[in-house]
Amino acid sequence: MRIVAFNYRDIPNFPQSTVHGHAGRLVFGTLKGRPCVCMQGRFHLYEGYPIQKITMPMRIFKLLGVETVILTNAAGGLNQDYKVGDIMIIKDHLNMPGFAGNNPLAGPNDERFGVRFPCMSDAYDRELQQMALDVGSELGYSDFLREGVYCVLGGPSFETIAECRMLHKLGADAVGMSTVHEVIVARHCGMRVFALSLITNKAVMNYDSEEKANHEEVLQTGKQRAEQLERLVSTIVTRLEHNNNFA
Ligand SMILES: O=P(O)(O)O[C@H]1O[C@H](CO)[C@@H](O)[C@H]1O
Ligand code: HPA
Repeated sequence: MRIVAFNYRDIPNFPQSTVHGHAGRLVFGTLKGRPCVCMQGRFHLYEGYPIQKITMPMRIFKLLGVETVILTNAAGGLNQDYKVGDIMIIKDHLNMPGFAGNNPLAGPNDERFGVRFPCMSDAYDRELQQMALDVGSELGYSDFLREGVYCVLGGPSFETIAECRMLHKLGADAVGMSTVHEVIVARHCGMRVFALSLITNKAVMNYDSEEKANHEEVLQTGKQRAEQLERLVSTIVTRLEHNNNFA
Protein backbone atom coordinates (compact mmCIF):
# COMPACT_ATOMS: atom_id res chain seq x y z
CA MET A 1 0.00 0.00 0.00
CA ARG A 2 1.43 3.35 -1.03
CA ILE A 3 0.89 6.35 1.19
CA VAL A 4 1.81 9.94 0.49
CA ALA A 5 1.78 12.32 3.45
CA PHE A 6 2.20 16.07 3.61
CA ASN A 7 2.89 18.06 6.74
CA TYR A 8 0.32 20.82 7.10
CA ARG A 9 3.19 23.30 7.46
CA ASP A 10 4.35 22.44 3.92
CA ILE A 11 0.93 23.14 2.34
CA PRO A 12 0.51 26.82 1.43
CA ASN A 13 -2.20 28.61 3.47
CA PHE A 14 -3.16 25.43 5.34
CA PRO A 15 -3.82 25.94 9.08
CA GLN A 16 -1.44 24.30 11.58
CA SER A 17 -2.44 21.84 14.31
CA THR A 18 -1.67 23.19 17.75
CA VAL A 19 -3.42 20.55 19.89
CA HIS A 20 -1.56 17.74 21.64
CA GLY A 21 -2.70 14.50 19.94
CA HIS A 22 -3.29 16.12 16.52
CA ALA A 23 -0.26 15.24 14.35
CA GLY A 24 -0.73 17.80 11.57
CA ARG A 25 -0.45 15.70 8.41
CA LEU A 26 -2.60 15.17 5.34
CA VAL A 27 -2.30 11.53 4.30
CA PHE A 28 -3.31 10.16 0.90
CA GLY A 29 -3.60 6.43 0.42
CA THR A 30 -6.02 3.55 0.09
CA LEU A 31 -8.17 1.97 2.76
CA LYS A 32 -9.14 -1.55 1.67
CA GLY A 33 -8.44 -0.53 -1.90
CA ARG A 34 -10.51 2.60 -1.66
CA PRO A 35 -8.79 5.96 -2.34
CA CYS A 36 -8.90 8.16 0.76
CA VAL A 37 -7.47 11.32 2.14
CA CYS A 38 -7.14 11.56 5.92
CA MET A 39 -6.49 14.51 8.18
CA GLN A 40 -4.21 13.65 11.07
CA GLY A 41 -5.39 16.54 13.17
CA ARG A 42 -8.20 19.01 12.67
CA PHE A 43 -8.75 22.63 13.71
CA HIS A 44 -10.82 24.26 16.39
CA LEU A 45 -12.22 27.67 17.22
CA TYR A 46 -10.28 27.68 20.48
CA GLU A 47 -6.99 27.58 18.57
CA GLY A 48 -7.84 31.09 17.45
CA TYR A 49 -8.55 30.31 13.80
CA PRO A 50 -11.35 32.07 11.95
CA ILE A 51 -14.15 29.58 11.40
CA GLN A 52 -13.64 29.73 7.60
CA LYS A 53 -10.04 28.60 8.06
CA ILE A 54 -11.09 25.68 10.25
CA THR A 55 -13.39 24.41 7.52
CA MET A 56 -11.19 25.20 4.50
CA PRO A 57 -10.05 21.53 4.19
CA MET A 58 -13.67 20.51 3.42
CA ARG A 59 -13.70 22.69 0.32
CA ILE A 60 -10.30 21.36 -0.70
CA PHE A 61 -11.68 17.82 -0.38
CA LYS A 62 -14.68 18.77 -2.51
CA LEU A 63 -12.34 20.12 -5.18
CA LEU A 64 -10.28 16.90 -4.98
CA GLY A 65 -13.42 14.89 -5.79
CA VAL A 66 -14.26 13.56 -2.34
CA GLU A 67 -17.91 12.53 -2.06
CA THR A 68 -18.21 11.12 1.45
CA VAL A 69 -16.73 12.67 4.58
CA ILE A 70 -16.28 10.66 7.78
CA LEU A 71 -15.57 12.69 10.89
CA THR A 72 -14.58 11.39 14.31
CA ASN A 73 -14.14 13.25 17.55
CA ALA A 74 -13.71 12.89 21.28
CA ALA A 75 -16.65 14.06 23.36
CA GLY A 76 -17.94 14.24 26.90
CA GLY A 77 -21.00 12.10 27.65
CA LEU A 78 -24.07 14.03 28.83
CA ASN A 79 -26.51 11.17 28.42
CA GLN A 80 -26.55 9.38 31.76
CA ASP A 81 -26.78 5.97 30.07
CA TYR A 82 -23.47 6.52 28.28
CA LYS A 83 -20.23 5.03 29.54
CA VAL A 84 -16.65 6.08 28.89
CA GLY A 85 -15.54 4.19 25.78
CA ASP A 86 -18.97 4.23 24.10
CA ILE A 87 -19.02 5.13 20.42
CA MET A 88 -21.87 7.45 19.46
CA ILE A 89 -23.09 7.66 15.89
CA ILE A 90 -24.00 11.33 15.48
CA LYS A 91 -27.58 11.66 14.23
CA ASP A 92 -27.90 15.43 14.69
CA HIS A 93 -26.19 18.41 16.26
CA LEU A 94 -26.66 21.56 18.31
CA ASN A 95 -24.48 24.36 16.98
CA MET A 96 -23.94 26.72 19.92
CA PRO A 97 -21.40 29.02 18.21
CA GLY A 98 -23.86 29.17 15.30
CA PHE A 99 -26.59 30.49 17.62
CA ALA A 100 -24.27 33.42 18.32
CA GLY A 101 -23.67 34.06 14.61
CA ASN A 102 -20.41 32.14 14.31
CA ASN A 103 -21.32 29.98 11.32
CA PRO A 104 -18.66 29.01 8.72
CA LEU A 105 -21.03 30.06 5.92
CA ALA A 106 -21.49 33.61 7.24
CA GLY A 107 -20.34 36.25 4.80
CA PRO A 108 -20.78 36.34 1.03
CA ASN A 109 -21.97 32.98 -0.31
CA ASP A 110 -19.64 31.31 -2.81
CA GLU A 111 -22.17 29.94 -5.30
CA ARG A 112 -19.53 27.65 -6.79
CA PHE A 113 -19.85 25.50 -3.67
CA GLY A 114 -23.51 25.71 -2.70
CA VAL A 115 -26.65 27.67 -2.00
CA ARG A 116 -27.06 30.61 0.39
CA PHE A 117 -29.39 28.78 2.78
CA PRO A 118 -28.48 25.09 2.94
CA CYS A 119 -30.76 22.58 4.66
CA MET A 120 -29.33 20.90 7.78
CA SER A 121 -32.19 18.60 8.74
CA ASP A 122 -30.50 15.91 6.65
CA ALA A 123 -26.93 16.76 7.70
CA TYR A 124 -26.04 13.24 8.83
CA ASP A 125 -26.67 10.60 6.18
CA ARG A 126 -29.26 8.12 7.44
CA GLU A 127 -28.12 5.25 5.22
CA LEU A 128 -24.61 5.55 6.58
CA GLN A 129 -25.93 5.63 10.15
CA GLN A 130 -27.81 2.40 9.52
CA MET A 131 -24.79 0.87 7.86
CA ALA A 132 -22.67 1.77 10.91
CA LEU A 133 -25.21 0.09 13.20
CA ASP A 134 -25.16 -3.03 11.01
CA VAL A 135 -21.37 -3.12 10.83
CA GLY A 136 -21.13 -2.44 14.59
CA SER A 137 -23.45 -5.35 15.30
CA GLU A 138 -21.47 -7.69 13.01
CA LEU A 139 -18.26 -6.69 14.77
CA GLY A 140 -19.82 -7.34 18.18
CA TYR A 141 -19.80 -3.66 19.18
CA SER A 142 -23.52 -3.30 19.91
CA ASP A 143 -22.97 -3.04 23.67
CA PHE A 144 -21.01 0.19 23.28
CA LEU A 145 -22.49 1.63 20.09
CA ARG A 146 -25.00 4.47 20.52
CA GLU A 147 -26.84 7.04 18.44
CA GLY A 148 -27.18 10.58 19.67
CA VAL A 149 -27.01 14.34 19.37
CA TYR A 150 -23.64 16.12 19.50
CA CYS A 151 -23.37 19.66 20.82
CA VAL A 152 -20.44 21.86 19.79
CA LEU A 153 -19.11 24.62 22.02
CA GLY A 154 -16.22 27.01 21.46
CA GLY A 155 -13.93 25.67 24.19
CA PRO A 156 -11.15 25.50 25.27
CA SER A 157 -12.48 25.54 28.83
CA PHE A 158 -14.51 22.47 29.65
CA GLU A 159 -18.14 23.03 30.71
CA THR A 160 -19.40 24.01 34.12
CA ILE A 161 -21.85 21.73 35.88
CA ALA A 162 -24.71 24.15 35.13
CA GLU A 163 -23.74 24.20 31.43
CA CYS A 164 -23.70 20.39 31.25
CA ARG A 165 -27.12 20.22 32.86
CA MET A 166 -28.48 22.81 30.45
CA LEU A 167 -27.07 21.06 27.36
CA HIS A 168 -28.52 17.76 28.51
CA LYS A 169 -31.94 19.36 28.99
CA LEU A 170 -31.68 20.86 25.52
CA GLY A 171 -31.35 17.39 24.02
CA ALA A 172 -27.61 16.89 23.66
CA ASP A 173 -26.15 13.45 24.38
CA ALA A 174 -22.50 14.45 24.01
CA VAL A 175 -20.50 17.67 24.05
CA GLY A 176 -17.30 18.66 22.27
CA MET A 177 -15.46 21.46 20.50
CA SER A 178 -15.25 20.35 16.87
CA THR A 179 -16.87 18.63 13.87
CA VAL A 180 -20.06 20.66 13.41
CA HIS A 181 -18.38 23.48 11.49
CA GLU A 182 -16.89 20.97 9.05
CA VAL A 183 -20.22 19.18 8.72
CA ILE A 184 -21.96 22.42 7.74
CA VAL A 185 -19.39 23.24 5.05
CA ALA A 186 -19.28 19.66 3.76
CA ARG A 187 -23.09 19.58 3.43
CA HIS A 188 -23.15 23.02 1.84
CA CYS A 189 -21.03 21.70 -1.03
CA GLY A 190 -22.99 18.45 -1.32
CA MET A 191 -20.67 15.90 0.25
CA ARG A 192 -22.35 13.24 2.30
CA VAL A 193 -21.44 13.09 5.94
CA PHE A 194 -21.07 10.42 8.57
CA ALA A 195 -19.74 11.27 12.05
CA LEU A 196 -18.84 9.45 15.25
CA SER A 197 -18.06 10.60 18.78
CA LEU A 198 -15.96 8.56 21.13
CA ILE A 199 -17.23 9.22 24.65
CA THR A 200 -13.90 9.85 26.33
CA ASN A 201 -15.23 11.10 29.66
CA LYS A 202 -18.48 11.65 31.48
CA ALA A 203 -19.57 15.26 31.66
CA VAL A 204 -19.76 16.31 35.30
CA MET A 205 -23.43 16.92 36.13
CA ASN A 206 -23.40 16.73 39.90
CA TYR A 207 -22.05 19.13 42.53
CA ASP A 208 -21.05 16.18 44.76
CA SER A 209 -18.84 14.71 42.05
CA GLU A 210 -15.07 14.67 42.48
CA GLU A 211 -14.53 14.08 38.75
CA LYS A 212 -12.90 16.72 36.60
CA ALA A 213 -12.81 16.78 32.79
CA ASN A 214 -9.23 16.74 31.51
CA HIS A 215 -7.47 16.28 28.19
CA GLU A 216 -5.28 13.41 29.48
CA GLU A 217 -8.36 11.26 30.06
CA VAL A 218 -9.57 12.19 26.57
CA LEU A 219 -6.30 11.02 24.99
CA GLN A 220 -6.18 7.89 27.15
CA THR A 221 -9.70 6.74 26.19
CA GLY A 222 -8.89 7.51 22.56
CA LYS A 223 -5.93 5.13 22.69
CA GLN A 224 -7.98 2.40 24.33
CA ARG A 225 -10.68 2.39 21.64
CA ALA A 226 -8.45 3.27 18.67
CA GLU A 227 -8.30 -0.22 17.20
CA GLN A 228 -12.06 -0.79 17.37
CA LEU A 229 -12.81 2.62 15.91
CA GLU A 230 -10.37 1.92 13.12
CA ARG A 231 -12.06 -1.40 12.34
CA LEU A 232 -15.52 0.19 12.39
CA VAL A 233 -14.55 3.03 10.06
CA SER A 234 -12.55 0.89 7.65
CA THR A 235 -15.37 -1.65 7.38
CA ILE A 236 -17.84 1.15 6.64
CA VAL A 237 -15.50 2.41 3.92
CA THR A 238 -15.41 -1.07 2.39
CA ARG A 239 -19.20 -1.19 2.36
CA LEU A 240 -19.34 2.16 0.58
CA GLU A 241 -17.47 0.47 -2.23
CA HIS A 242 -19.80 -2.52 -2.20
CA ASN A 243 -22.90 -0.32 -2.18
CA ASN A 244 -21.31 1.56 -4.99
CA ASN A 245 -23.57 4.55 -4.47
CA PHE A 246 -20.83 7.04 -4.00
CA ALA A 247 -17.79 5.43 -5.63
O1 LIG B 1 -10.75 17.52 18.58
P1 LIG B 1 -11.81 16.63 19.12
O2 LIG B 1 -11.72 15.20 18.67
O3 LIG B 1 -13.18 17.18 18.96
O4 LIG B 1 -11.46 16.56 20.69
C1 LIG B 1 -12.11 17.02 21.83
O5 LIG B 1 -11.13 16.84 22.83
C2 LIG B 1 -10.40 18.06 23.05
C3 LIG B 1 -10.50 18.36 24.52
O6 LIG B 1 -9.95 17.34 25.29
C4 LIG B 1 -11.08 19.12 22.19
O7 LIG B 1 -10.35 19.31 20.99
C5 LIG B 1 -12.42 18.51 21.93
O8 LIG B 1 -13.06 19.03 20.79
N1 HPA C 1 -16.37 18.65 26.91
C1 HPA C 1 -16.03 19.28 25.77
N2 HPA C 1 -15.23 18.73 24.86
C2 HPA C 1 -14.76 17.50 25.11
C3 HPA C 1 -15.07 16.79 26.26
C4 HPA C 1 -15.92 17.40 27.22
O1 HPA C 1 -16.25 16.84 28.29
N3 HPA C 1 -14.44 15.58 26.19
C5 HPA C 1 -13.79 15.58 25.01
N4 HPA C 1 -13.96 16.74 24.36
